[in-house]
Amino acid sequence: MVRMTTTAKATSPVVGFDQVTKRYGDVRAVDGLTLALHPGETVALLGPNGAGKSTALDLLLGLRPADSGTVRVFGTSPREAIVGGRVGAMLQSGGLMDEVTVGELVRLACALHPRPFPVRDVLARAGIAQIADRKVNKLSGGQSQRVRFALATAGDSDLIVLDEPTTGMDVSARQAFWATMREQAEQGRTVLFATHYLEEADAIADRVLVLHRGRLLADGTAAEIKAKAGARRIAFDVEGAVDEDRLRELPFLTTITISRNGSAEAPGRAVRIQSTDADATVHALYGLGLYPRNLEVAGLGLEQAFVAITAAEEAKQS
Ligand SMILES: Nc1ncnc2c1ncn2[C@@H]1O[C@H](COP(=O)(O)OP(=O)(O)OP(=O)(O)O)[C@@H](O)[C@H]1O
Repeated sequence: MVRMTTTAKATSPVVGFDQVTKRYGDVRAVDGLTLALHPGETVALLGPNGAGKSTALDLLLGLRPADSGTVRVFGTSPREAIVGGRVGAMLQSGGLMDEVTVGELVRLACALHPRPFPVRDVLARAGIAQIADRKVNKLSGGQSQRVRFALATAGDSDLIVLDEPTTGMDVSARQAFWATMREQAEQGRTVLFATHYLEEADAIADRVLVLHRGRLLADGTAAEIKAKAGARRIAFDVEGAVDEDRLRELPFLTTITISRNGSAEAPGRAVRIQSTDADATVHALYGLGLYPRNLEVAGLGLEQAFVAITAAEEAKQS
């Protein structure tokens, strides 16, 4: 595993997983997971489909028991932490009590929370004040997500857990959602969210956890994850005829795409490369006698880094 966050925090963890395993039959959905979340952190949980993200969140929320290992939330059991109102959660699925209105549901969530916020504020923050009288079963997908968000922020919880929170939200809902989450984090709350939108993780999270087959594959800031993926992007254009095979033989390539550009009279190629040693690749490129134009060398984006890290792990295991 790539472990990159080294700063020791004196405070006790908000969430502590110690060697936690959860199996479904032969599938180890969570496999010996150990991690700690600290107060005020905004943490993104990434992983390919089936990596164990939802299962890990279910264990954290006490919705399923672990087969082995311990899960502690604020130093107590998940159940105690939830009953004490310390955790607000927004899960992927889960019915919303069809026959009630949005307003009634939010009022109920506020009534059940030991430290509720005013119902009006909760509705406004989630952008659902205008649909407070609508029945929950008449909502669009994005509106249902907003209601789930309202339920997760009905009271003054210290930890907010979100499973793919912005799925189905339109662009403005998504922006409003993350602006609110930033406020929550600035007020000292810990926010943990699972997502497939890597640009959200990059923009929002100050720590990224990459899960793969129930194990923690990487743990660090988005910048650290990108750097640890160990590859860089090289992009350039070439004019005229190109020996594509020689380009493909450049050293340290992990991927290469060559596409046509230019015009019929002056054809050319746009070349995009991922390399584990960009300096050596570029050096060899000049050795081919080509004249690369618009040459750019850059680090990987979080999405490319994520793909590189998980693909490398798949290759190791197969
Ligand atoms: N109730 C269940 N019964 C049997 N297997 C399950 C159950 N829930 C999850 N699994 C399996 O456990 C593994 C982890 O699933 P999980 O839903 O935690 O992954 P995930 O990372 O949240 O995936 P996704 O990104 O697709 O939502 C998968 O192989 C899944 O098929």
